[in-house]
Amino acid sequence: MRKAWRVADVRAAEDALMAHLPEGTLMQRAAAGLARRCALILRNVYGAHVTLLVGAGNNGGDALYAGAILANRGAAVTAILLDPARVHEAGLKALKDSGGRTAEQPPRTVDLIIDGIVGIGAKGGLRSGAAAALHKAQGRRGRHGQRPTIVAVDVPSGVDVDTGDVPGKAVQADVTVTFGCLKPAHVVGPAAPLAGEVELVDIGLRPWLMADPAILVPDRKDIVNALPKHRPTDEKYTRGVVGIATGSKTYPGAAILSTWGALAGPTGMVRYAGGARQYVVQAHPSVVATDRITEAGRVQAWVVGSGLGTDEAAATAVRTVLASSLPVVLDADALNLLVDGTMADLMRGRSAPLVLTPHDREFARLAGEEPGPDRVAAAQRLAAHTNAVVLLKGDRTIVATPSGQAYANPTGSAALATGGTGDVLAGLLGSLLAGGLRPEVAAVTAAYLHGLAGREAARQGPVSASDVAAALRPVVNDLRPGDQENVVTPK
Ligand SMILES: NC(=O)C1=CN([C@@H]2O[C@H](COP(=O)(O)OP(=O)(O)OC[C@H]3O[C@@H](n4cnc5c(N)ncnc54)[C@H](OP(=O)(O)O)[C@@H]3O)[C@@H](O)[C@H]2O)[C@@H](O)CC1
Ligand SMILES: [K+]
Repeated sequence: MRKAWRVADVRAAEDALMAHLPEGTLMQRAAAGLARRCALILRNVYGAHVTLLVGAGNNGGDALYAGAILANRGAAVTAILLDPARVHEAGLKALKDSGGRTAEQPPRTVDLIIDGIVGIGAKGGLRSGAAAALHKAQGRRGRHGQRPTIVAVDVPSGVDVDTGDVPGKAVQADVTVTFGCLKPAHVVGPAAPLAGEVELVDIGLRPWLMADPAILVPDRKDIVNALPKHRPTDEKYTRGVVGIATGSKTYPGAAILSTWGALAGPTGMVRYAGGARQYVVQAHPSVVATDRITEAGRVQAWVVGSGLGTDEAAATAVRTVLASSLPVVLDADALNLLVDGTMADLMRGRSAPLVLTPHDREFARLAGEEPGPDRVAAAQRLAAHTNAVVLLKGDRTIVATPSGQAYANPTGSAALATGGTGDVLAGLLGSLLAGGLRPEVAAVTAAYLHGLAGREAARQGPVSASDVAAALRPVVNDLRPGDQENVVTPK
């Protein structure tokens, strides 16, 4: 897992590390890493035109020192000082000593913009002077007529570093070079896509980060490790049998999509219980279907939700699975049935895993308030309140546990912002739970795979939920360890 730390923890680590180092060492390490990445982007540093947007703090200092390194290699470096009375003096001297200059306006030619406006000291969106300078620099063109590349120092300026919120104007970076560790703004909220590609420069901070990370971010290896390995002795119940109670005669699509999602998982069998049984079997002949949950036969996890409606029969379905000792996913309509609080005791009293998968509107109904600017904290509050793992959908889906652990999914895709994709996700999540994964691991794994499937589907053009469901199976197979083979090595 990759890890992101909050600003207060970064500052504490920085203080502890700096006490052991000569003054300015950390900034030199940061600037060296920043300049290295800028040089890679420029390819030919000699003769390149670099504009620095320099704020009053150490973020501006990083930009000035990196500018000095690039100027020493022959770049024409111009610094726009946003607050000339409060500039990092040593950094400015280094730039000037290397042949860089200051100006009030960006020069005519700009190949690269280094955003050193503000870093972890940020408060609120970009201030007007900074926004105006950015706008002008962005309007320039590079030596070959191209749009300038924007490299953000530590974070794209204007974002809320601890929450990933974007409260006003902010920089949209192509690349963000960050130092010591990731911060929440790189991985959650609307800030995350503004960072572009994130490069983490090692400045020796990591051993000094004593606090627990605020957010964990799974990578491919984590997902490969999480997916159950099939053994030759497996049968359907060792692989996991999942029960799906979604959709209805009126909304058969939800049932088809969620069973499709479940079939793409590592499950040994999918059972369906509900009004859309005929449609489901037609679409997926391997699914064993009945009308009611109580008639479904043995399953090892339940998915209840979308397209079920909110009538008495739907409420009975939710009550039945909540009263069981099986892992349960509640999605869509099932979440709306929780709003009146009549099932709160059933929910909180469970010892088997429960995963809730709200989007923002469902979240607001459940929690009584919108997720707001701090989506991680909001998901953590709801998880603690409901004693459930909460998967809060979004461009960077968040998974929070009742004990306060938070994960951010890195594979988000705009392609998934389309009706029915949530049904696919819920089905997949159910099959992972039935396969025995811990609920937070199942939720993180499902979000990751679902995101990849969305991206894969989007390569073919506009995406529907069926495209995502169809893309899911090959995505899962690609990450799931293959069947064991008997290898005979010739003597
Ligand atoms: N930690 C580490 O390990 C290391 C940290 N390093 C670097 O130091 C950076 C932190 O530096 P920092 O503490 O000096 O704060 P910083 O981010 O420059 O901001 C303060 C200035 O910004 C201003 N300002 C505030 N909000 C604003 C807005 N919305 N729009 C515009 N301006 C705004 C604010 O103005 P004020 O509120 O005072 O009026 C003040 O002048 C860190 O991100 C990294 O780059 C590396 O060198 C080495 C390792
Ligand atoms: K910045």
